[in-house]
Amino acid sequence: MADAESYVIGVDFGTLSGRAVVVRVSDGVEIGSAVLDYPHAVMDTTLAATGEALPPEWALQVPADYVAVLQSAVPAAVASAGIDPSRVIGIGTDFTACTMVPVLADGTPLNELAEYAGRPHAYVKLWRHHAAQGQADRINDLATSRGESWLPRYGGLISSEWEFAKGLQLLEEDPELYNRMDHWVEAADWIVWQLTGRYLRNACTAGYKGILQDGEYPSEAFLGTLNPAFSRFALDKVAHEIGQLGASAGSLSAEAAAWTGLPEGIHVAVGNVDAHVTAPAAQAVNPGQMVAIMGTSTCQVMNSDRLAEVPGMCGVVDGGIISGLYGYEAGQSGVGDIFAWYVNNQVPAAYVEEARALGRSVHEYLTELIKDQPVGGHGLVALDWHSGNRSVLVDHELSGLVIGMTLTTRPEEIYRALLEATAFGTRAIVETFNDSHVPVTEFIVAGGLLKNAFLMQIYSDILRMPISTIASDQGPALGAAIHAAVAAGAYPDVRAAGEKMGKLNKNVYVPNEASSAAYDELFAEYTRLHDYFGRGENDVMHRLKALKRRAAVTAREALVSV
Ligand SMILES: Nc1ncnc2c1ncn2[C@@H]1O[C@H](COP(=O)(O)OP(=O)(O)O)[C@@H](O)[C@H]1O
Ligand SMILES: O=C(CO)[C@H](O)[C@H](O)COP(=O)(O)O
Repeated sequence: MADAESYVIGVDFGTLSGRAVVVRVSDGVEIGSAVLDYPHAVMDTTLAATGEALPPEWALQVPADYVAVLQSAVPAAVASAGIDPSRVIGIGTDFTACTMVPVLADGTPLNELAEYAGRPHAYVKLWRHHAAQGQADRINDLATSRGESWLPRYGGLISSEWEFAKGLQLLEEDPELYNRMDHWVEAADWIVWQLTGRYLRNACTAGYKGILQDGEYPSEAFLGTLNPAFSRFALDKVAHEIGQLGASAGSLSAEAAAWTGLPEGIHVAVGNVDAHVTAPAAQAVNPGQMVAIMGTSTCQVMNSDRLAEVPGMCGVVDGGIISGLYGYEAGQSGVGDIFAWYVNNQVPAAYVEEARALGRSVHEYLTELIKDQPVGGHGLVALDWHSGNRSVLVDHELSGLVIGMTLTTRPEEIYRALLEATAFGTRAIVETFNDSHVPVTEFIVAGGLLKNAFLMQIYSDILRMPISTIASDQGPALGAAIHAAVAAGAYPDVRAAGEKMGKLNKNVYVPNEASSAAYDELFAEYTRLHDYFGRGENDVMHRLKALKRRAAVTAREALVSV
């Protein structure tokens, strides 16, 4: 049967895998999908090429793994959709961020040069590479003392996860590689470069992660004061032509057409970030609609017609989510990652066996065991900082904490305390926006954690807000597909495409007043601990991380001397 429909492909490059989805342009129906787990996953303990131990807080990836997604997941998604590839009119991508690739002028990643394959700094620094906190602290101290005009646009603090802190770490720890690198490229743009053969820098990461505000990067004088060899970092390594969100970055090259099985010459959308593409996919692009993309981490994005300083936010960028509005971003560096750490490291074998026998995941089993306990019944409160704190403290030297454990505390109780802690972290962010006159009027959830209904109810109770949910399991990939449809000219802009192709279920979870009242008491305890450990009263977490780094150096030196 002849198929008159047009399709677009959205590819979501997540932390551990890349997912491709085939989407119908007329109404956003998802026709087929496929996933590839990155062969090298995340290298956060050892470098795969050498087996060398990596220092604490490192997180690297291999760029060839991203190309493997194009070669494998895209054709598999098209095959599963059963469509004729010639009906595909565009492809869009989204990526984790700030995830940085050091490359030569032609886009070759430094780790692909044989002489650098054993050098950790030649690899992709994943968003959750947190080893540049020292550099971030220096950027923040200097920017504060000089009164840099861009600092308030980042809530007063630049994160160690962003482009400048990571770039300065590269310079100071491996200057040879820094000098060899021609471009310091967001993976979001590198993948589009692989698809089109052309490097274009997307307006989203350039603004949020690359300190591009009102057309300017931090000055040579500022950067040179941080380190004289860093003065031309923005000009030489970062600055590049900017592409707007939803625009076409170019056409699919012959090489990429052969990888993907898609027609050569179709439109490729300008790169974008996993969180930001999801707002139109959830039909949530109006002022006050906060979208939380909850997966391994959580990223909160929201539009506003007001420009305001929100302490500890990740950033505000004019048109950073959708053109015509100020896009705000905040985030929590560890959410699903914390639950995964707990499940993988702290749960007794008997629980794992019981979950297996019941045909449940350990997450589901723990949730089932604890979901009927009254609020506060575990006597615990936790801090959700196992991967540091991105908002509102912007400090990756902070670490996790559970308080209230006794000899009768059960594993499922700690699991629940961790679920709750991430919701308290979200409430701290929402309250900061409200206090900064950028009110959060609606809360919408997308991402893999939607699958846990109990977790969603906890969020509704703790936030005291109804929770609406995206009606797609693949929110970011759908968002990337929406951008592809706009780039291909099927819709005039991202808002119009989102209205037709996005999907939202309104007010799926509503707060329970009795639970909310009990959670208010726990939130007061969370806030006390948050400020005590996070705002300088007790710097024990910083001291412990410093000790850990010293011990790692001692261990490496002992190894070398053997
Ligand atoms: N039932 C569950 N309850 C809570 N968390 C879960 C559950 N199942 C999986 N997770 C967590 O979900 C996370 C994966 O989310 P996902 O959105 O798929 O990933 P990503 O953020 O990389 O896109 C993992 O960190 C895992 O710990
Ligand atoms: O910082 C972000 C976007 O700016 C995201 O949190 C980061 O990209 C990781 O996303 P995920 O946890 O969904 O893999």
